[in-house]
Amino acid sequence: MSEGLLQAIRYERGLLNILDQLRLPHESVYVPIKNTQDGFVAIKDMVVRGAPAIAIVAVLSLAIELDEAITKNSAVVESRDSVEQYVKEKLDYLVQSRPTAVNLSDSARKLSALVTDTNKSISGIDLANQVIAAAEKMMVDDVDDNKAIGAFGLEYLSSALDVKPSSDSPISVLTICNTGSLATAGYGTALGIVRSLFGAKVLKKCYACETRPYNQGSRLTAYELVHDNIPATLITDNMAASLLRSHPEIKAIIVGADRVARNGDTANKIGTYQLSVLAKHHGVKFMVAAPTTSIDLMTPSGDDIIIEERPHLELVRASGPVVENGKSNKDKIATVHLAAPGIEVWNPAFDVAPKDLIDAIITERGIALKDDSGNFHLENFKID
Ligand SMILES: CSC[C@H]1O[C@H](OP(=O)(O)O)[C@H](O)[C@@H]1O
Repeated sequence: MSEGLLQAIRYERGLLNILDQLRLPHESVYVPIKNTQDGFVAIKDMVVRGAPAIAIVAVLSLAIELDEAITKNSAVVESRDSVEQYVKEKLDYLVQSRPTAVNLSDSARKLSALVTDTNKSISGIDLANQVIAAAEKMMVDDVDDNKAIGAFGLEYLSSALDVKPSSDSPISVLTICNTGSLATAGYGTALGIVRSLFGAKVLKKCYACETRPYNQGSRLTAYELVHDNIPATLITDNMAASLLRSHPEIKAIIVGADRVARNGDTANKIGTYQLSVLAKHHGVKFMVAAPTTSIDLMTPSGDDIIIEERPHLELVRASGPVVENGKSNKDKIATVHLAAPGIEVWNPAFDVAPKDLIDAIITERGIALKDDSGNFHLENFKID
């Protein structure tokens, strides 16, 4: 592969298209998002997923509506107050699409503060333009933040493991879910660190967990790794312990985050908690890669994080192209039932890795480490 940059979100003023991640890796199809309702459904149905990408699609879907209101000079932009009311209603609606990732409510909080705080004498159109500009900036900032996370992750591992760029003994890492270009505006968080390790020639191989039941690892992370020609191997989630035991060159497990509580407990894709336990047992570094938009100082610990439960059909069914004569036929998609009919199912989308099992939280503002008492001080990183 390797042609061009992967882009989950394509935006220019008045136009928003997102890559349909339900169809990856078999088809690369962009679908239009014309309003906040389209944005809400795309997020809920996981056409777009990944904590930062969800937030960006949500605010850009609002930007699309505001742009249309300006173009048509509709009642929405009649006055500053009408825009304030409209924006707040739409944000309240959008944040209900998925509960666990805090990036979405963080973006909503910032846009809500913008419309509340803006000068009372501003026109409706000017305020709508300010909201659009703020939403657009969130998308641009996300890519810069991810590159900074990549650089800090490289710095942390280089010093913690004493590996030098272009090292003779490069390291391997393990990751879960998809935290790359597809989960963000570009480059990625945990997968951004993998990209930076690869770029600095300190990466031997990235192992990727399949990440049942939605298979973000086998469908999306594998797609990105192949796209970028990064040496990689896919495993099923239940192979992780065996892999760490048999592959001592794996020195770190790097994961993303949907919400980092004030104390450092981190909600991430289901399966992350067991990896943090394994990391401790095998003496490998366990790193969380998260923009500061994923830090939630209002949530004291992981016990206070609401974990999204997804429909049981996502676990018992799988869809994909039919294989004919050994080849996938993407024009023929079939859904198969995997489990015994009638079985009860538990399908939490996330779990919480406790702070005690986390070595470092890598943000765009630097590397958060624990003090001698085992406490992260994330308030030093979250400044807005
Ligand atoms: C770049 S962090 C993305 C974060 O979002 C994922 O969840 P989902 O695919 O359900 O949206 C996962 O927990 C990742 O670490």
